[in-house]
This record gives sequence, C-alpha cells and structure tokens, in this order.
Amino acid sequence: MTLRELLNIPSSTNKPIIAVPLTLGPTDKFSPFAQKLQQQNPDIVEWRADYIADDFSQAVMWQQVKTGAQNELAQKEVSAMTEAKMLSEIDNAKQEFMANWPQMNAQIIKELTGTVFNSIGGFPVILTYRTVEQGGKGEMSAVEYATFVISALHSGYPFAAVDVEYTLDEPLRKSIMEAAHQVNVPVILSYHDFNSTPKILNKMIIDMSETAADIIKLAVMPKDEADVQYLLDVTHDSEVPQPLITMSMGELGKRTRVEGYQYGSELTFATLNDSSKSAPGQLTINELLQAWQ
Ligand SMILES: O=C1C[C@@](O)(C(=O)O)C[C@@H](O)[C@@H]1O
Repeated sequence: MTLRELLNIPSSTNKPIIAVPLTLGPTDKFSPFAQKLQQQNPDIVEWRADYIADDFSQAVMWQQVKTGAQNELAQKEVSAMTEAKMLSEIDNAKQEFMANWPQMNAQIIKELTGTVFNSIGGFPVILTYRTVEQGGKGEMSAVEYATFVISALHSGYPFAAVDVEYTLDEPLRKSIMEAAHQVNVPVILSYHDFNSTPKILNKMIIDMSETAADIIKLAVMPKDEADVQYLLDVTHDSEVPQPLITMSMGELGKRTRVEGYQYGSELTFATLNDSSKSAPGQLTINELLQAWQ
C-alpha cells in the first residue's frame, strides 16, 4: 500500500505528500497559520504538540490554580491566623486537584485537540509529540508524554496518523501503538539522529519494520555528501513492506527533501514560511515547488 493510500490522500501527480509542521505555542494565534494553509494547500499538517502541550501539564496547571488562590488571598486584608488557615486550605486543595487530574487532563487534551482540528479547516492531521532528548521541545516525562498522546488519540478527533519515536521505552511505545490501532490510526515509527548518519540505517529499517509500525520514518544529520547519498540509497534499496519517509537534515541534506521521492520517500516536510521550521534544512513550500519545476 502506498502512503497516499494509507493516509487517504489521493493525488494525480507523482510527487510526494507535502506535510506542514504546525509549531504554534500557547500564546500564538491559529488564524494566520490557517489562512496560509488555505493559500498554500499542502496535503497534511503535522501537529507538533510538543510546542504547546507542556503548558497544560499537571505541574503548570496546578501552579496556575495555586497562584490564583494566593493572589486572591494577598488582596484580602486578613489576620495572620486566617492567612495561615487559608494557605493550609490551598494545600488541601492540591490533594483534590491531584485526585481529579486524570479526568481534567483528558478534558484539557480533548479541548486542545479540538482547537487544532477546528482551526485548520479540514486538513488531515498527524499527531507528534517530541521530547527535548528526541530533538523536540517537549519536557514531559516519557510516561506523561505517552499519556498525552494516548489521550489525544482517544479524544474522538480523527488523526490521520500518529508519530512514535523508535527510541521510546518499548512498553510505552507499544502502548501508544496499540492505542492508535484501537482507533484505526496508522503509526509512523520515527528514528531521529540530529548529530550524525549512523551507517546501520538498513538494519534499522528492518528492525523497525518488524514492529507493528505502519510507516517508517528516518531523519538523520549528514556530515558530508556521502552521508546524504547513503540515506537516499538505503531508502531506494529498502524492501520492507511499510512506506518510508526519509530525509537528511540540515543544509547539506536539503536535496533529500526535494529528490527523496525518486528514491522511495513518500512524504516531505515543508513550511508555510521561513520562521516555522520544525527541523533544520526544511524548505518552504514555495522553495520546494520551485525546485520541482
Ligand atoms: O520527523 C520529522 C521530520 C523532521 O524532523 C524533518 O527533518 O523534516 C520534522 C519533524 O517535524 C517531523 O516529525
């Protein structure tokens, strides 16, 4: 099955799927992004939830509740005894907050996911949360991150695919993959190396293909042109049944984003403008289209 078939994105061209990363943070507005999206009309949006989701984590949400209560208290003129009593009530409230957190968290994630789906006007969405160690912005622990992804998958919004990092602890990785398959969402199993191009990529693809992954993605950093060509050749020579998405990152690897499809990479990431890159070396959609002319 081709990636277009799997993601249900038909096309009459032989070009790869164009995915645009959505890297908006908690204080950014969605409408300018949505407008550019309509104008440039890529195939799919990758919601990089790691740019926003940490602002709704348990620690941050509790801090907000606590600061609100403390500010309210500071505005009142109360005796030292009343103040001490109210501070202890805040501490008790923490226990209640913690007990209610799983339901609150699910609700918050549902609303956040809804905001994304409702703001971008019908484009298919890939769900990705990438931690700092995996080269992203997210600072959630592996368990919190898996909880976030599983909850978003169960939120009722129909993701086109979910990205899962290959280096994630196997039990967590498997639980995300199972949750995705329960709701019929294909899994993109990803491997990133932001420093080098390990010369074991063919073995890596085979190992990744022996999991329940539906799609395999490799994003690696080249040190020279030989690394770039190696990535393309490995992509070309792969015989695994899953569709591949591969790229060499950084300046040197740019050509893989343009030519990768000729070697079998079925999707390329490109941005709506220069300032919304989610990885080094991404071209804008305009640059990509020009390069294809
Ligand atoms: O894995 C990838 C590929 C990527 O890292 C790139 O190099 O374009 C960009 C990420 O947003 C995406 O999740």
